[in-house]
Amino acid sequence: MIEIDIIKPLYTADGIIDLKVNKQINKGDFLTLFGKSGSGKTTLLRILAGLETPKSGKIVVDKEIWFDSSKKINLSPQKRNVGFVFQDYALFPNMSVRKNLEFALKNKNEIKKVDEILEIMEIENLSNMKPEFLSGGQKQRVALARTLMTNPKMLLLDEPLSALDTTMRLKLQDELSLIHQKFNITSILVSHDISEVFKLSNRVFKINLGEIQQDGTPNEVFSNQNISGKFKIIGEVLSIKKSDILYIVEVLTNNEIVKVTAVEDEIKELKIGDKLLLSSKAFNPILMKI
Ligand SMILES: Nc1ncnc2c1ncn2[C@@H]1O[C@H](COP(=O)(O)OP(=O)(O)OP(=O)(O)O)[C@@H](O)[C@H]1O
Repeated sequence: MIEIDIIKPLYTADGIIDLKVNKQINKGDFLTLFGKSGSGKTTLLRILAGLETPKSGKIVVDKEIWFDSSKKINLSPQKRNVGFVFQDYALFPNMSVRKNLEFALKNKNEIKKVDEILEIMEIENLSNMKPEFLSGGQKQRVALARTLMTNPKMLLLDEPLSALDTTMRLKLQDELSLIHQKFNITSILVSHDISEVFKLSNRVFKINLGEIQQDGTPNEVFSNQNISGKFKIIGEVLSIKKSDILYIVEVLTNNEIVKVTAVEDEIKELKIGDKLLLSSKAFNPILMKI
C-alpha cells in the first residue's frame, strides 16, 4: 500500500499552483496519471522517486516512511528503490546491453539475474550490442530490463512509449502488461494515450492544475456518462472527409482502421489526432472464435 498526502507548489507560466495529492494506491495497482500538460504528473513521479521534495506531507510505502515533513524524514532516491523509465532511454552509451544490466545490479552475487531478465524481455540476442545500434523499441526494452534488475518496489513510467511508432508502442504495451502480471510491481504511468490507459491500467487519476479531479477505473473516468451506447471503443481520428452531406471519419481502434459516417455537428470539434469514443446503441456484436 502506498499512502500519499503531499503538497508542492508548482511554478507555472500562469502563476503558482499547488500540487495536492491525498490518495492511497494498492499494492499491484497499475495506475495512470492523465491530464493536460503542466498539471503536475511528472512532478508527482519525481516526488515519489525522491527527486523532488514536497513542501509538506507524508509518503508511506508498505508501512515504511519515505517522507514525513513533520518528522524531517526524507529517504534518498537510492533507499526508495523505485524503477524510473522515461521517454529517453538513459542507457549508458559506452556499455553493451549486458553491461548496462550488470551495472544496475545492487548485489553482484545475483549475476544470473542478468540472463533471466534478458530472456524474459526477449533481448538475449542484443546482449553484446551497444545502445547506439538499437532501435527505439529495443532501447526501451533494455531500459525496462535494467529497471527490473533491482527488484523495484514501484515502477514509475513517464510516457515511456510516446517516442515509438504505433506498432512498436502496441508491442511494448503488451510487454509492460506482461511484466506487470509477472512481477506484480505497483506501477504508475504517465500517458496521454487513452487506448494505452485502457489497455494497461486498472485505475486512473485525472489531474488538472495540480488536483486530482477524477479517480476511478478507465471506464469510469473516460466513458461519457451521457452516452448509453451498448458498444463502446476508444479510437483516434486519422482523417475527416466530406462526402455529399455527410462526413467520413477514419478512426484507428486497436490497430484497425474503421470508417464511420458522421454529420456536421459530430465533426465540428474533431480534428486529426483527437481521441474519441465510438459507440453504438442498437448494435449487437457477434462473437466468433478465430
Ligand atoms: N521542481 C519544481 N518546482 C516547482 N515547479 C515545477 C518544478 N518542476 C516543474 N515545475 C512546474 O510545474 C508544472 C508542472 O510540471 P510537470 O512536468 O509536473 O507537468 P506534467 O503534467 O508532467 O506535464 P507534461 O504532460 O507536459 O509532461 C510546470 O508548469 C512546471 O514548470
